[in-house]
Amino acid sequence: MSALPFMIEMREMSCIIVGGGEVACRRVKPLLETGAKELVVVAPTLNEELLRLQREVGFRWERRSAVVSEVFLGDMVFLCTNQPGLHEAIMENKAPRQFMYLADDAGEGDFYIPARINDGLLTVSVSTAGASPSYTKRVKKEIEHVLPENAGDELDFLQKARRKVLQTDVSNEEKMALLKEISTSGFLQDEWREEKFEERLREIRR
Ligand SMILES: C[C@@]1(CC(=O)O)C2=NC(=C\c3[nH]c(c(CCC(=O)O)c3CC(=O)O)Cc3[nH]c(c(CC(=O)O)c3CCC(=O)O)/C=C3\N/C(=C\2)[C@@H](CCC(=O)O)[C@]3(C)CC(=O)O)/[C@H]1CCC(=O)O
Ligand SMILES: NC(=O)c1ccc[n+]([C@@H]2O[C@H](COP(=O)([O-])OP(=O)(O)OC[C@H]3O[C@@H](n4cnc5c(N)ncnc54)[C@H](O)[C@@H]3O)[C@@H](O)[C@H]2O)c1
Repeated sequence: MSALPFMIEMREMSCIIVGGGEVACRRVKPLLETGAKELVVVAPTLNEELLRLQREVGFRWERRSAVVSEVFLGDMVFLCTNQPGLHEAIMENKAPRQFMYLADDAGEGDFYIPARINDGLLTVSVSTAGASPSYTKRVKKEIEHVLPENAGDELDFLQKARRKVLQTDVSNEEKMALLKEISTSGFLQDEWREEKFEERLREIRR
């Protein structure tokens, strides 16, 4: 295994998707959700779902076929057509520091896509390095069952609380102890957690 998992901030990323079928559509959806800076789809046709997304959410569609001599300049290029020879040729024209994704042979591209579970600020991703996407899907379902039920809500609370704790003028040990305490399920499930937290904050400030 030579791939490192990391989270990438999409705000400043310009993305080009080549192809308009099912795999292209699976790549476009999260890019729209994360608000990539620019999203261009180059394809002679779009499947029904992509047509709907283009109408309802919006992205630029260059309605044409990509050709082998083509050089794309986006930060991320997703090659998702059913033409492996075209992908190979476009890969040869890769710009410096550009990330290229290859749908038909993900291991040969610069990155591949894990399965994802999202609940607000919580993200879990699962990958088997392409060994078995079906197995990935199964493991994802199993993980979904063991995650905290209200992770999204709990993390909204913890994010705000953590900022307050870090701004408080007390020792690092006291800050760490409080951060640990408020992240426990017992603390988070207490209906008076906001009040309890403010009280604990006052205590350590004394
Ligand atoms: C996780 C998920 C995310 C997503 O796509 O959003 C995902 N595939 C999903 C489902 C799925 N894909 C396929 C099946 C059919 C059964 C089977 O093959 O098992 C099913 C199952 C189904 O649909 O039920 C077919 C398939 N997939 C790839 C190839 C090409 C190849 O192997 O080279 C082929 C054969 C193409 C052909 O027929 O020619 C390749 C990749 N698929 C990946 C991700 C990347 C590695 C993930 C990992 O590391 O495990 C990787 C390597 C590349 C990438 O795309 O980055 C999503 C889970 C859905 C969910 O989240 O619920
Ligand atoms: N990574 C994965 O998860 C995964 C899963 C299934 C399949 N695949 C592979 O991905 C590829 C695409 O699969 P699909 O199901 O989306 O296929 P598809 O047949 O649904 O779509 C192919 C798309 O490519 C477009 N296209 C063809 N020639 C083009 C060109 N010159 N320029 C621009 N667009 C062009 C077509 O218009 C169409 O929209 C296949 O090669 C398949 O092996 C990958």
